[in-house]
Amino acid sequence: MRHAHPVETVRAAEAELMARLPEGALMQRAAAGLAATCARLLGRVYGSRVTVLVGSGDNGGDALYAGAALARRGARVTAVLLAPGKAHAGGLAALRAARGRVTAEQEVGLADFSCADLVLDGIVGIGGRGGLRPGAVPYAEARRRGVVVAVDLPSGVDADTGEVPGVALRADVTVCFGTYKPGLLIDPGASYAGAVQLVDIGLTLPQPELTALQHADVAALLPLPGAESDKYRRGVVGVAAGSATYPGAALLAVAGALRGGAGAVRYVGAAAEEVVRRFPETLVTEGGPAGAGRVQAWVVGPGGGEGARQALAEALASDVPVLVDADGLTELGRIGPSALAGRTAPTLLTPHTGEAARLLAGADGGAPAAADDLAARRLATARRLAAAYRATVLLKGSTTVIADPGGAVRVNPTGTSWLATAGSGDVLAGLAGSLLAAGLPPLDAASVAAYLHGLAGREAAGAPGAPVTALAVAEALPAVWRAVRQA
Ligand SMILES: NC(=O)C1=CN([C@@H]2O[C@H](COP(=O)(O)OP(=O)(O)OC[C@H]3O[C@@H](n4cnc5c(N)ncnc54)[C@H](O)[C@@H]3O)[C@@H](O)[C@H]2O)[C@@H](O)CC1
Ligand SMILES: [K+]
Repeated sequence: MRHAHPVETVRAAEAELMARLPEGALMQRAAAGLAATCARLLGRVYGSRVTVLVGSGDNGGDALYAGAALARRGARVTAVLLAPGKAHAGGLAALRAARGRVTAEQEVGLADFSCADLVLDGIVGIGGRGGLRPGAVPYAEARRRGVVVAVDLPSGVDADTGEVPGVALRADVTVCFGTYKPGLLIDPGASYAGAVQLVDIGLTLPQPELTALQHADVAALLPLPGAESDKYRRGVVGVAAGSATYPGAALLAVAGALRGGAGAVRYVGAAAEEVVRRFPETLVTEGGPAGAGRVQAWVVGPGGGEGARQALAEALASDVPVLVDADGLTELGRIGPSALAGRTAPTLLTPHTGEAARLLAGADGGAPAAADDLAARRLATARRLAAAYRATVLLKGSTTVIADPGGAVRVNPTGTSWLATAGSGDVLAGLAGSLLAAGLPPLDAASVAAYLHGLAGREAAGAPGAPVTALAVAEALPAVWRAVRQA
């Protein structure tokens, strides 16, 4: 599992460790790890051209010491000081002692930047506020031929949120110290980080609030049938989806649910005939959730059309976990958090940013926020919704973020932009509902579903990638289950 900690926690852990170590030892550890990665990326260090962009803080110090280490191995290193007079004194002395070049002239710096084999971005790290300052912006816009390595964090990305409030410097690789920062895992920041490598500098950190699953974590959470299992013990997931207007949503939600690990899928709604024709293994009932047989979780809302309001009310009145998606979310936004007040079992909401805007308006009153603004602040948005509705929230998007009302957050590392296709959310809803019915708590059900769905999207798109259909994503799910279990 990848762990991320906010800046405040990192600073406290650094202070605690620094108090026990000789002065500067921590920075030396960070710089040594950074230099080792740069050497690997360069392949041949001797004779290579390295440009170090240096800001006014310790982030620049790390970069300067790493530059000095590369210079000692024969690299031709130039440090470009963006805040001359404020660059880390020890790092600067080390670089000069290693015969590195130093300049504060932008013209020279930009020329060097463009022809370097490797650029170290030490402009700003966890102490950064706002986007790049004007003197640094030309580097973000300049042509480059070499690899850009961000020190701890791409400069201009907010460490705690992944927000990019102005211009940021795009990296190919980010070498981060001690722990991941949330901004390295959440878009838009994550998209500036490239491949992220963690250097252990010996920090003692508390349990993280923010995590990202990896194959082994997902494999450990997948519900597997035992020798004693029957379909009821494995869980029955109820799907109240689709309508006369949108029968396809019913098929796609059922397709996802059938591949999610529950023992059976019970469909209720107007598309029963189509569902049985396509998936004869489905149990179907006319009417709504209230009149259906016992299930261990409900999925309500995909393509629900006119029937969504009634189906939502009936599902929410049950004592089993309920996943609310699509039209169900629109109805929920109309009522607001009071609709969930009497629930005794967990609720999982799976909005995209447009639906999130409506849900927030339902909670706070007032006009919905612009979906683009919410996408740029996805961590804050998911957390706000989870707190307002006292429900687990899976906020879909370029990085899917899952927030529990208790504060825990998971960030989904899989996915592909090919998944932005009609019906893909219906498959995800069915899949996550199936995992809920199989007994996973909502944070696990949502994050495992997002993970598998993302992998299935990649599998269906293939390499180098081609458009996918939502049904193809559902059909790829068994293959990605196997891949995750084999890893
Ligand atoms: N504290 C420690 O023991 C360690 C710190 N490390 C490094 O130190 C970094 C944190 O160092 P600092 O606290 O000095 O902070 P930074 O170096 O991240 O930046 C702070 C400085 O940048 C300026 N600044 C803020 N926003 C800016 C912006 N948008 N554009 C340009 N300048 C801006 C501030 O005025 C301040 O002078 C970490 O990211 C990491 O790279 C590592 O060496 C590991 C050990
Ligand atoms: K940086």
